[in-house]
Amino acid sequence: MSSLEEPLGFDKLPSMSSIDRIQKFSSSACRSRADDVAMGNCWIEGRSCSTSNSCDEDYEEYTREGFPWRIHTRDYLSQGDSFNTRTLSLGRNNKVFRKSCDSWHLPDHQYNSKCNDKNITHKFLKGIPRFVKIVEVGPRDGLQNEKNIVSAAVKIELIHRLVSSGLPVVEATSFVSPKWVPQLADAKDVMDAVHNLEGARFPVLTPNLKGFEAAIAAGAKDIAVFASASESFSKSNINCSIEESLFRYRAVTRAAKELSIPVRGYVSCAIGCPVEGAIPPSKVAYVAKELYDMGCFEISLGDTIGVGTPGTVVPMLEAVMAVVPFEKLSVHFHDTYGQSLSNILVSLQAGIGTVDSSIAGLGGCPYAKGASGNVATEDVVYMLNGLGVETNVDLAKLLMAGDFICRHLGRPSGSKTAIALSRVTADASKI
Ligand SMILES: CC(C)(COP(=O)([O-])OP(=O)([O-])OC[C@H]1O[C@@H](n2cnc3c(N)ncnc32)[C@H](O)[C@@H]1OP(=O)([O-])[O-])[C@@H](O)C(=O)NCCC(=O)NCCSC(=O)C[C@@](C)(O)CC(=O)[O-]
Repeated sequence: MSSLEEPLGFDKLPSMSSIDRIQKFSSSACRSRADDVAMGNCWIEGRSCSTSNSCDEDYEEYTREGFPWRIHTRDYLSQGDSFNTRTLSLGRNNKVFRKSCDSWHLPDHQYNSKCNDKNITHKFLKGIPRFVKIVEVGPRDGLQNEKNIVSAAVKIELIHRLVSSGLPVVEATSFVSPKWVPQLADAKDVMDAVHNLEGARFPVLTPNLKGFEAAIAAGAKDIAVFASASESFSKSNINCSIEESLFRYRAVTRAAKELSIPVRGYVSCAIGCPVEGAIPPSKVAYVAKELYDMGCFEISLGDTIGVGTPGTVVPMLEAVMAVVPFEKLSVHFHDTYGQSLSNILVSLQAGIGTVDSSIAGLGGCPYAKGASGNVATEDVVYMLNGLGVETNVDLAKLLMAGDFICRHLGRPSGSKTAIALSRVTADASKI
């Protein structure tokens, strides 16, 4: 077996050459400096486009500064380097990459007059933040629906791997009733083991004060409350009405404030409900504002059953953004109809800078019939890398984390990126 046949087997660390290939291929080298990442709010303003330079010059300058491999790629392409001709799929995709990276290097928010509206890139990419904070929900949302109990040791190992890939936020577990979600009955053990890990934050779901107190006792330093824009879903998920849930969450956020614990708020069924069907954007906006007003620092808008398309996501965002500042919003898409990445793209275009995702596309809600997995973190990182958006996440390490949990669950990854890159590596090994 050649060294290239192993890397995406990921039991071991891949050889350097393989990591290098994945990085070249995926532009995971487009990572921000660690000090660019402020945990609570990772919004990074766009670099202004110098009026004295052409866009091309800006591209060159920016590339030289931060993304040397792209110049490398350009050299490869122009010189017809053997790396490209031998590894056909890599070469082909590098061209695609180069194109998107070239385009992206026109500074985003503040293009100069030379990068004018005639420029299609400008037109479509101008609102996209330069840095996106990814909130990894795999250990919680990803696993909560698994029928076979995953041991705490596996969950803890997964969290370690996710953190080491550079993810700034890893939702670790839920302090909910074990009768309702048996898979997360080990919340205390998981939290005990991870709460002091450095490099990431570990929010946990708390449906009431009982859950809040248990979370704090286990060492949680961040929590999340989860309301719904659908009455029916609220009832089936947390056994109370929307108003009752908001009443409970006011008590939780008050208690959290006293301990200076940041609270994230979720709005589930932000597009559709398995029982009620389409949910009006005004209802989503109402619940989002209530959560924001009670002190949630960030509101995650969840398409719980994954029915949204850009056509429904944009009006929903518009309604919410009228009442909650857009920089306080996150989007949380399930991929039931394969719409997640396009939904994320329009959300980014609307200026949203935080995206929830789940390793290997794991996920689904036990109380939302038909809900499939979340958008895969690997696919989100791949797309953001292609856009030149920084995430601070190392795609190669992320792939290893995905492979670890998929092997444990005994099923293939739900990430198309993970599948494609494992093929690329396998193909390369035959050359
Ligand atoms: C909210 C409750 C507890 C109400 O459940 P309930 O049955 O109405 O609660 P209760 O107050 O009557 O208590 C019943 C029992 O639960 C216990 N209990 C009560 N609270 C807790 C707690 N915090 N932790 C542990 N135990 C708890 C309580 O002590 C009692 O125990 P018993 O006396 O029978 O032995 C229940 O409905 C529940 O736990 N629901 C959670 C369901 C859940 O986690 N769903 C998945 C979340 S995913 C989601 O919401 C969507 C999201 C966020 O991912 C975004 C998206 O995808 O869109």
